[in-house]
Order: sequence, then C-alpha cells, then structure tokens
Amino acid sequence: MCTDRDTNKKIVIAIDGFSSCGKSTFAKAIARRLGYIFIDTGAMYRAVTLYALEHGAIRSGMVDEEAVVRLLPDICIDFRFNPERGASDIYVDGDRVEGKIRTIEVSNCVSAVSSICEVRAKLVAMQQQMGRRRGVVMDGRDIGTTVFPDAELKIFMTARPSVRARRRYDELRAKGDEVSYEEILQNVLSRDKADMTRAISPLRKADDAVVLDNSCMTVAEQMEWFEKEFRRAIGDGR
Ligand SMILES: Nc1ncnc2c1ncn2[C@@H]1O[C@H](COP(=O)(O)OP(=O)(O)O)[C@@H](O)[C@H]1O
Ligand SMILES: Nc1ccn([C@@H]2O[C@H](COP(=O)(O)OP(=O)(O)O)[C@@H](O)[C@H]2O)c(=O)n1
Repeated sequence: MCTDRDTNKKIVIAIDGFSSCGKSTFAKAIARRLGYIFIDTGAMYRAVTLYALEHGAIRSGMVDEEAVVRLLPDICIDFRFNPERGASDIYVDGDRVEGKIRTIEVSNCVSAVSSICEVRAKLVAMQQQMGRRRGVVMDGRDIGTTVFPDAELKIFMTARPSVRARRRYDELRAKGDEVSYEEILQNVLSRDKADMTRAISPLRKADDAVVLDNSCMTVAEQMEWFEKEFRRAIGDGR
C-alpha cells in the first residue's frame, strides 16, 4: 500500500477505453482510495443527449445536429456529491438525471451527439476546469489524448465485447430494464466503432497509456494492479 506521504502529490489520472468495460467502477474506486474527485465524462455526453431527446432535437433516433447546437447554451450541467453512493450525481438544470441517462434510448443516440464539434468544445472546457487543481480521476474516451494530455497516469481499459455486453446487460436487467443481450451487444459494438472513427478526438490509446484488459479480473484485482501503476506514476520506486 502507498503511504499518505505518497498521496500528497496530487496528480491527474486519465482512464479511457471501450464502452461498458468498467471504467467508472474502477475510477470511482481509485478516487475513493486516494481521496480524489471522480468525474464521469460519459455522464456529461449522456446528459446532453437526454436534454436533446427531451427538447425535440432527436426524433425517431435521428439527431438534428443544428438543433442540438442551438440548445447547448441552455444546458446547465453540474455534479453534486451523493454520500449514499460515495460519488457525485449529475444534474441538468437542477434536476438529478442520474437514473435517466443510462437507458438504451440514450445509449443509442449518445455517440452521434458526442461527435458534434460544439458539444465536445463545451464539455471538454468544463472538464479541464474541473481538473485544474489536479487530484482527479476522470474517465471517458479522450481524457488522455485531448482533455488532459499531460495526465501523470493514463490507463486504457478494454475487455472482450461479449464480457462487456454481459456486464451491462446484467446491470440494466437488475434495474428492471426490459433489454435483450443481443441489443446491448449491438449497442456496445456500434458505439465503439462510432467513437473510434469520429473526426474529432476519436477513441484511441494515448501513446503513453498503460493497457488494462479486465475481461478476467475482479475489481479487487484491478486495484492491486493500480497500486503498482500509481507508485510508478508518482515516482515512488518501491
Ligand atoms: N472487473 C469487473 N468485473 C465484473 N464486473 C465489472 C467489473 N468492473 C465493472 N463491472 C460491472 O460492469 C458494468 C459496467 O461498468 P461501468 O463501470 O459502468 O463501465 P463503463 O464506465 O466503462 O461503462 C457495471 O455493472 C459494473 O458493476
Ligand atoms: N470523454 C468522452 C466520454 C464519453 N463520450 C461519449 O459518450 C458515450 C457514453 O459514454 P459512457 O462512458 O457513459 O459509456 P459507457 O462506457 O458507460 O457505456 C460514449 O459512447 C462516447 O460516444 C465521449 O465521446 N467522450
């Protein structure tokens, strides 16, 4: 284990990777371990998508990019710490939307919304502002490449698509969502493709990121792996 002395040096930890591989779960556990702030940037793209759905900028699954851009100045996003969850919940215009942003309807439109240049510019600026004092763990698709290219520790997460789809399926079914495994797998695969091939800040491993494939790892095993990487990042040779 690292000592308190080690953790005094606050760094930025960037976690990027494919959809549903456990980025937020891992990032949250790291933030708790270090007393850092955890920021789920995917939740921000999902919140914009939900707002667009609720304000007519997405109809029958078709995203009207110009309409989304027109709505952008009105979308007020913030995070508030929820002691019950031990993490922050996301709010839009003062409403807690945590439960509404993880539906399959939002998942099916979010990659199209996140490819819009103006959306990325607004959210990246907010993310950079939130991490300006360091001491943050941020997860997403472009944290190590675009948001914090100077992050001291960059982790690129992956897991087999079937494993990722199964995890997300189990999670949604446990919440009572009537989804099929096949529909979740298709969503995971199509989002990966869209996120990797978009023009602006596509999903890719930063050259200096370390890869974590957690297909066969428990969260506890991931934390053991993390301790070593963290010590390396803060320059503690033990
Ligand atoms: N190492 C793991 N082993 C098994 N299930 C996991 C693991 N990490 C995360 N999960 C589960 O997988 C699902 C997706 O995790 P999440 O952190 O939301 O992924 P992401 O942020 O990459 O979309 C959640 O239900 C979570 O509890
Ligand atoms: N930094 C980020 C984070 C998410 N996103 C987009 O937002 C979507 C949802 O992100 P997420 O992290 O909630 O996705 P899951 O891995 O939880 O399914 C992704 O599929 C991307 O299209 C992004 O473009 N850049």
